[in-house]
Amino acid sequence: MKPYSNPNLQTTMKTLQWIGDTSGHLRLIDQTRLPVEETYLDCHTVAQTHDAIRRLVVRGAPAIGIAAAYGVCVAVAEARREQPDLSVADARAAAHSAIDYLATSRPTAVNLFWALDRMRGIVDGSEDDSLAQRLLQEATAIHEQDRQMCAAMGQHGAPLLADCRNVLTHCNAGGLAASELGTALAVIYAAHDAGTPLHVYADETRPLLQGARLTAWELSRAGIDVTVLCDSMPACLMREGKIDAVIVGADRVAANGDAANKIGTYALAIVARHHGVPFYVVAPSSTFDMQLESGEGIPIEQRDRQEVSHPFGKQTVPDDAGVFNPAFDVTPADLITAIVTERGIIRPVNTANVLHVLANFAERADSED
Ligand SMILES: CSC[C@@H](O)[C@@H](O)C(=O)COP(=O)(O)O
Repeated sequence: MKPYSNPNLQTTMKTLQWIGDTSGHLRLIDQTRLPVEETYLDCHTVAQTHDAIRRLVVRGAPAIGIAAAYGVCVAVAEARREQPDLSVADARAAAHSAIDYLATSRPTAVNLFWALDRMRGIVDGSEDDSLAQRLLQEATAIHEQDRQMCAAMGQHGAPLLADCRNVLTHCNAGGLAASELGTALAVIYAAHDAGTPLHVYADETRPLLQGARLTAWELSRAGIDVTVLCDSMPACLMREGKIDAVIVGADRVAANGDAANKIGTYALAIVARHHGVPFYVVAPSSTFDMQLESGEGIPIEQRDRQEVSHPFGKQTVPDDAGVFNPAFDVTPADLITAIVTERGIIRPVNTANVLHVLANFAERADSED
């Protein structure tokens, strides 16, 4: 993959790191503290890892999957610390129970379950004392494959933005949400690197402000012009003809292309359609749930009322008022102009084309072997 000319893009985003050998731990940039503080949280136990995912210390579909994979390694290291002569059977039991536990951390991003299934395959296939080593190898491979998928999505998607100057994104689908470059932001980085002078509008993304806090932080440090706007403002910008494309990530894409992403994405897609603005979703194959025919079956996480009633510790809603706080919504495939994957571009978005693009790559990979 062609290296980016901007060194910040590849070298400084330390979203997730494994520290040490099989007895080591997971280090996460603490996304709840950005952009004010750049601090790191070390997870030495599976409970800490579960809590980090649930509290959004680490968030974004691919990053959740990678964190969960490392979380299984954390669990085996933790069990060994507690019982130095841990048997193979006990190590396998600790890994299995960690997999089941981590699967309860967040329900929507399918990457979590995809990564945990891969880890389960390693546990089930390991009968000897190489288990910890093999689990760490698998988690590292998931991490590395995500890096490659992000880079490939960037390259596939960049031509879509070649004639754009102002693009709008929602939530954070960048290196903080994945291994390195991210999904939607990988396309922006690649287009920028190819010489497209992009200006990015970042929705603030209520209630937790992933756009204002994270996307604006990430793009600024990469040297890309970014303007933050409230979630209620894109319609007026589009009406004025100031947005050339909307580009977002996804947490789960059904077989027909319906895509769950951060709450507010669906409304954005409707406004984009109304104004004739192309609406792109960028998602790796690990975000596709081919078991689901349509987005109707996607489980939508409902989060705590406090996130809306007391944002960042300040009460803004009376105690007696109810609060509605779904973390995601589903954008129907017919509102999506194209889905960019690491395997190519799905356009128009329908079941046949999803299957074709995802399968095509497998055929190419097979014939290259
Ligand atoms: C590259 S990730 C795309 C999505 O995961 C992202 O847009 C999103 O909705 C993340 O939600 P979050 O609740 O912050 O985990």
